[in-house]
Amino acid sequence: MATVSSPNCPSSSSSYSRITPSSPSSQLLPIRLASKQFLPKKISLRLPRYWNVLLSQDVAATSTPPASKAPLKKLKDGLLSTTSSEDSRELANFSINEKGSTVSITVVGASGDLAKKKIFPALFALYYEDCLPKHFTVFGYARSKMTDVELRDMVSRTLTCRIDKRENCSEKMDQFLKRCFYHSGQYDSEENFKELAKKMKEQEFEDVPLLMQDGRISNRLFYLSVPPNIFIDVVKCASTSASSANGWTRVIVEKPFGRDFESSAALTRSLKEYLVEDQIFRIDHYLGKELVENLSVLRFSNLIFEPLWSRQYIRNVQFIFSEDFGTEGRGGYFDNYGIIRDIMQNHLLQMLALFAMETPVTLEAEDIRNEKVKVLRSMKPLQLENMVIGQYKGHTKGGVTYPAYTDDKTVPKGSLTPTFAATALFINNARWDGVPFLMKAGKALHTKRAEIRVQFRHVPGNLYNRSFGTDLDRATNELVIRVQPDEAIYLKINNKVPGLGMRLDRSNLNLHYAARYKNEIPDAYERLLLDAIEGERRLFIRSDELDAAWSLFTPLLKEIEEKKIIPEYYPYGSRGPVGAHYLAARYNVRWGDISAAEHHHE
Ligand SMILES: NC(=O)C1=CN([C@@H]2O[C@H](COP(=O)(O)OP(=O)(O)OC[C@H]3O[C@@H](n4cnc5c(N)ncnc54)[C@H](OP(=O)(O)O)[C@@H]3O)[C@@H](O)[C@H]2O)C=CC1
Ligand SMILES: O=C1O[C@H](COP(=O)(O)O)[C@@H](O)[C@H](O)[C@H]1O
Repeated sequence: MATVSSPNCPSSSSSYSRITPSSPSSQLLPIRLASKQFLPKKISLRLPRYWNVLLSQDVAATSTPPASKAPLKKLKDGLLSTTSSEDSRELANFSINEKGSTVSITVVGASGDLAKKKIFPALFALYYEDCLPKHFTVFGYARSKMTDVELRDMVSRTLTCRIDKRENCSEKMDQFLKRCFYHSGQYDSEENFKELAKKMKEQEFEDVPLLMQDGRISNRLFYLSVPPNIFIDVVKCASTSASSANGWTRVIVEKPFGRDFESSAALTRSLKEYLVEDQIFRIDHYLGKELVENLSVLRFSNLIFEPLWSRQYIRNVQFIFSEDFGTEGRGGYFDNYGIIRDIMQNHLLQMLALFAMETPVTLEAEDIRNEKVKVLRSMKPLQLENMVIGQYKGHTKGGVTYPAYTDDKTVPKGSLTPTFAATALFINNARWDGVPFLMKAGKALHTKRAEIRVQFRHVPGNLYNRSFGTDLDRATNELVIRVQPDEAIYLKINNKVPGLGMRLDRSNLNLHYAARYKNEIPDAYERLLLDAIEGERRLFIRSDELDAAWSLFTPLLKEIEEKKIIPEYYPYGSRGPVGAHYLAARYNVRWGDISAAEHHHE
């Protein structure tokens, strides 16, 4: 399938180059190859539009294009002949082009938290914005017993019309829910997946004249919203029993992608028994966030930033993630991973790679991912002395008692799993040599935020030094990219306080999204789901990127675990362990989010 273009769907194709540009006189037609597996069953050739039926490989190899544009009839052996006039009339009304393909989206683990919280609402938002293909169906799949009506009821409770133009929201919801179906089954049962495939087929061909059924291309997307130990079972069953016969089959995989280099590589190997790399969409939802998307635009389309983007002008860069709630309810999952694997090795490192990469040759997925891999592979090995870990402890404030991490019944007593970590990373290349990239991530802190802070060097020979006293940091320019909440990009500059005297002040040049743009910002999952449907891989993690990310963190994670490093305990709702300040101070850095100046502006 090409792009999902709709006049109301601004995020498709227009925002960046897509992978399958089509000329007016040609389109991609799939040619079927014999295979019973997920592995590509078809190759795509660029053929004239009037060959717009699914051709068997033999036909493609030997036939010349039909002399007339008379509709074609596909015989049982896959060869073509012209049709009767009655058939012609029927077929003339049904042109096989973009409208003639379908997409079935199966949410595996539909009864779970992520499906309810993020995936179904994102699919609805895409539907509301006319971003889904005309013929789409959503299937929920899980072991829980549910009818279609019960699934719709469950989904409807999470749907909101978050979009600015909210007209017809309830009608749209009803229409969307009618396209949602449920199938209950085991994750390792090929039989159950065959039943699912049968239901899919019924929907895929629901409105197609019998004669044209072989001409309709049915694409299938599976979203693995299940715990990782089930991934391979699902992929195996979906591959053998529910993959598309004539279109694409893609699988979105949720993190965690293993818990170290070895387990991640083993997962990739197992996935590749059933899928080729291009079918695997490893999601890191931070890459779908609006301001992370904007990072490259900021850098590469503004003359004022890119020339400053190096060790020459940048003193340090900070990637900060904090949540003001603990792991309540997810302790069982979290304890096996900890904050370094949960946030740093993926979300923060991905932002770092995008921030620090060289200019890609184009905006094509492979060009961008090549540059990200290069940065990741240029990083110096992480050092234990550059890592601070913490864990939250219980705390009572204003009569309210907040639990310790280990109060969670699903967390083993005495667990040393970090809920906070701060580290300093270095990139061993000409652009970034010696610049500390600091990361800090924590749960149960005083605030919820995710941001990138770029602290520039002091102005050499600054004429106004006297006005800042000895604390030159107070005069440092700082660029803040606030990913969430309340998205903003602001630059701290020094200026004169108006009046007859000469007093200096620090102010923000502020692009505050809520003030600048009326439209609500789409959820990251919307962008990523749309990209997966369109086959756009730019925001998904390639296997070599994943390998590089794990190579960086695995030795340190092992060292922390083998040495049983005791985390620094910090009270629930606090600013985290003081060790993080000592770490920053070692590199002559102050965390931007807790400096006095920041409070002044908050
Ligand atoms: N929730 C979140 O915010 C985030 C989740 N993720 C990842 O997304 C995926 C799904 O997350 P989430 O929805 O929270 O997961 P859940 O724990 O809610 O599991 C999803 C579904 O999988 C089935 N399931 C759960 N445990 C098992 C088990 N041990 N054996 C077999 N089936 C099981 C259940 O369905 P049933 O019993 O009906 O079969 C459940 O409803 C995970 O990989 C998670 O790491 C990633 C980022 C954030
Ligand atoms: O991947 C994860 O992300 C969430 C935070 O995501 P956000 O979009 O709400 O910022 C985090 O809570 C969770 O622990 C982690 O697994």
